[in-house]
Amino acid sequence: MGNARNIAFWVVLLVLIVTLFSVFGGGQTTSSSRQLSYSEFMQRVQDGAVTAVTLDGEKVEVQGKDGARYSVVRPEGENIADKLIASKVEVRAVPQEQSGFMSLLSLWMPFLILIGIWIFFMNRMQGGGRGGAMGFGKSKAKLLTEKNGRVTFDDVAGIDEAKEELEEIVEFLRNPQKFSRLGGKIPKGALLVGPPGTGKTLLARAIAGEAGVPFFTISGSDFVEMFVGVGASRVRDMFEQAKKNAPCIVFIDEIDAVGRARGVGIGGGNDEREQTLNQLLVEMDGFEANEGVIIVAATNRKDVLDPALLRPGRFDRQIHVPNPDIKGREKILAVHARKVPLGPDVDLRTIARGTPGFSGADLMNIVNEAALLAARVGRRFVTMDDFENAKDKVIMGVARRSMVLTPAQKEMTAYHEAGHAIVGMNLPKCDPVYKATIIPRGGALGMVVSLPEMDRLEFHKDEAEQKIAMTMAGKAAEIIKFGDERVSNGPTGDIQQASALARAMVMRWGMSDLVGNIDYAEAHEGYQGNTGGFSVSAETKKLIEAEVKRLIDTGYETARRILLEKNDDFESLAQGLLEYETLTGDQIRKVIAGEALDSEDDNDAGGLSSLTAIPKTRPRNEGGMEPEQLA
Ligand SMILES: Nc1ncnc2c1ncn2[C@@H]1O[C@H](COP(=O)(O)OP(=O)(O)OP(=O)(O)O)[C@@H](O)[C@H]1O
Ligand SMILES: [Zn+2]
Repeated sequence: MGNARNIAFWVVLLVLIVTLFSVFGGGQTTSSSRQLSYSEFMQRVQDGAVTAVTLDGEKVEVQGKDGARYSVVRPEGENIADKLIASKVEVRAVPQEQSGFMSLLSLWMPFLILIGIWIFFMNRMQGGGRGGAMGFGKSKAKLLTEKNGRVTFDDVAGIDEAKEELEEIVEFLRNPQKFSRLGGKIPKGALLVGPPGTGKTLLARAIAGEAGVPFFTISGSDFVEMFVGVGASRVRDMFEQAKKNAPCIVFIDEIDAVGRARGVGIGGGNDEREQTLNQLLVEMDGFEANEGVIIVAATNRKDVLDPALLRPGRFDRQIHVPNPDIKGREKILAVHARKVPLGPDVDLRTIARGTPGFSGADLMNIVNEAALLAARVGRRFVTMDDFENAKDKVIMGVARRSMVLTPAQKEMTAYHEAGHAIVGMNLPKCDPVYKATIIPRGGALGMVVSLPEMDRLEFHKDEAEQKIAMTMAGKAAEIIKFGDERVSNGPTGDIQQASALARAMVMRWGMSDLVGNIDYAEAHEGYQGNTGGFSVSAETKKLIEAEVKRLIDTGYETARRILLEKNDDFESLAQGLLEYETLTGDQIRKVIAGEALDSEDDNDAGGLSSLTAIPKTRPRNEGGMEPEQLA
């Protein structure tokens, strides 16, 4: 029996009990006081021992002179009101319909409210807020959301290997019989692994679209509930529904929410989640591959998944969906630019070259933003400038022009950002500075963005060290210019970034000789929810801490040395930022060299001001292979 049916059963039972109570018990509810016979009562009325009487339908509530209260059952048809009035007894009559209604209502109100709350929660639980809200009482909820609108492999660009691997699943769904006759090993599940926004959902939809089968989606987090048993029953329901709709694709997004390794993690095991995961494993084993249901799941943390999920017969196909390379980016831009009229100066290859590390979702955002920018000025086509501005908006977030900084804050920010930029430009392994700005964006008062020249597939020790130096340069700059006492909390984010990088170097990448080539990150409590089952000795912890600190201190010293050596450049750039607010890499070089910025440069710098909407699609990954922004 489904869990929902269970709850419905209890609700019905409750309703029954309350009804019985009101029918049979209702008469007694007010008669806890004494009851008199009618003749006794009339005797008292005549004796003048009664002060007031309340007539409530058949019931007669009496208040005696001595303060006593009792009730009387009125004989049918007897008009006692007249008699009472004749005896000068005060009579209060309770209007009948209302009394019935009101008492019924008051009796029911708490239950109605309870049931209401119940239904509300059931809905939230079943629907998971994803539009699949279930009707209360229907045990077979609409758990899976069907996505309509055909997507095909043509809509997915730049991840050709992944598409090729999925071709087989499409083949199978198109013609299951033929496939098994030929003895093909039919996949049950495929796991798409890759960073956010790389088109995993899109790819899964395209499989369905290519094969012409329904596409259902659910998120891993929909299974994770605070109530024990709910998640497991949802898994059962999901498979039941999927089988009914076979052949079909079921897409489980963020499967790591439910599929984390069992028995480990923050605070030990989580019974409910483990129960849900067990159910998922059981169901995956339980259905036959030829039933025509393919489960496609997506994650960006394969490392935290329970190994049992990856065993043969479950998600045994794993398909890597990486961020696109330059060719892939160009193709993705082309896919999204299909619906956008492009100006003659637009060269998608150039945009692709300038967007290393961007995901498919970022690129889609750039095209959309560019189209919006063009529309805003009433142009019929999108120009290269629109793309440039859209890119800035996607990288840097929205300019918060309305935020007013005091001149002192502005100055502090200018020197801080100048520090990042100068140090970055003087360290050979740092990515080229793309832009520096002191216009507040997102949560930051200013920002320096650097972009790698080419796609970066790996990350070296010297690069990491120099990046730490560039990151710490903001603080070094504040101290050099304004003194240790005046340093602000501006470097908070910088310190976080530098620490994360230094920790990764020491604990994961084996870049500290003293700590050695050992992965301690896995043992680090809470790291990706996996404790790895071993603990780190106190000495090693000390050593790790010391090494992390050494890396950051060294970086800071490097930054400080460079800023003191290049103090003139540092000053000129800070002043330049105060004057122009936003400078591109080229403009920064000009400002430092004391050259004037021409009018085109001015426009370019000002172009950022036209940005307003909010893009936030850039979760960064640890490798630091993305455009770097330093606040
Ligand atoms: N390879 C691609 N080709 C074309 N468009 C893409 C591609 N990758 C991403 N996009 C665009 O970005 C949007 C978001 O991508 P999608 O939701 O599929 O990413 P995802 O990998 O599932 O992300 P997440 O892990 O955050 O759920 C898509 O709707 C699509 O428009
Ligand atoms: Zn900073």
